[in-house]
Amino acid sequence: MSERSGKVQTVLGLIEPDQLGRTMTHEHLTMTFECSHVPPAPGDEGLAAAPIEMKHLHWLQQNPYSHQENLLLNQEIEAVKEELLCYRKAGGGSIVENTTTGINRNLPVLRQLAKDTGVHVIAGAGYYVDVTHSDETRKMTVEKLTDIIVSEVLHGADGTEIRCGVIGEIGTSWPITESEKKVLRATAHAQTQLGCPVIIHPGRDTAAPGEVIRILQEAGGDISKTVMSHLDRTIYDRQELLEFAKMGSYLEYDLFGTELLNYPFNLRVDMPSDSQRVQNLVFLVREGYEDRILIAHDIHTKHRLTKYGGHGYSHILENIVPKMLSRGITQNQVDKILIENPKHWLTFK
Ligand SMILES: CCC(=O)NCCS(=O)(=O)O
Repeated sequence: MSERSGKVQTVLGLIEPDQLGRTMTHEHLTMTFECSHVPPAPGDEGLAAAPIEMKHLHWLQQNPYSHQENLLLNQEIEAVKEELLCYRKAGGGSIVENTTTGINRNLPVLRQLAKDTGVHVIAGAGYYVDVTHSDETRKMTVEKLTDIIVSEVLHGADGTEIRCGVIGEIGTSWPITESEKKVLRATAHAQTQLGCPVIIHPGRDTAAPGEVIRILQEAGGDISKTVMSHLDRTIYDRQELLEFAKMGSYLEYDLFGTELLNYPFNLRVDMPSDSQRVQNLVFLVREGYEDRILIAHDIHTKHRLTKYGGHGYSHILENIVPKMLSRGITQNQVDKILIENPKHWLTFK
């Protein structure tokens, strides 16, 4: 049995699972998202280059990936610190910080934020999507990738002694690339060695989550300890959702606060509203999946911070929980989704 067994690993060290409290399982506190820049529509170049101002807020909310500066969340450490203090006041306890190699993980900043705010921060090991893989990463064998991921959990990442407490978000595209498949296999092998939680960013296709789970399963991964993120924009048909749910992973709705008419990464997608997300939670609870649901905001751009007129990290606690209760989800079920499920997922075997 390792020293991590039965514990949760934060950027400040091991804690007891009961110390976590209410937990957002998919957020970012510092990262860059230039890899996903979307060129502005013809005529919008001026807006895309303008400083972020109130009068442009609606445009920014509808075109968040077409504004280069908006993609630099790493410039907002002070604002994020203020938000985390508000999150604590709103009853939040912990945040899983999903930034992995490729989108500028910064572990010293995460540790400082945890120290300054008292919020438990759990950092992510591994690699984001293929477009961010370096040539060196692409050439690595599954064994080498496994060793790196294991080392990020056991010894620390990015040349620091700060240890990751989950593997992910592991990035996958659609179709899944060869380099991503190697990272998925390495993730499963590392999980087998460590008994740790895993979290996946699926490609933007209904078939993507199931395909990822099959690859992890074949490589020996523990699907019951794996989270499938971004279901909001990936599986919309209820029957397909139930088929996927049967595969046994955690089911994460993590884009709360995002209300976007045209989803630029897949224009066929109708991004749900928060009300529709809550309807999906009600559906899954009624179908018996209350032990598998996780929720979060996945803040990854500036405009979603309250400093820029966004909803911030406390939106779920302040606005979504009352809505869940008003739609028939019980307080006990809310506590499962925000406290018990994250706790079980994050505890090392
Ligand atoms: C790094 C943050 C991230 O990948 N968020 C998911 C965005 S989306 O794929 O759901 O648009």
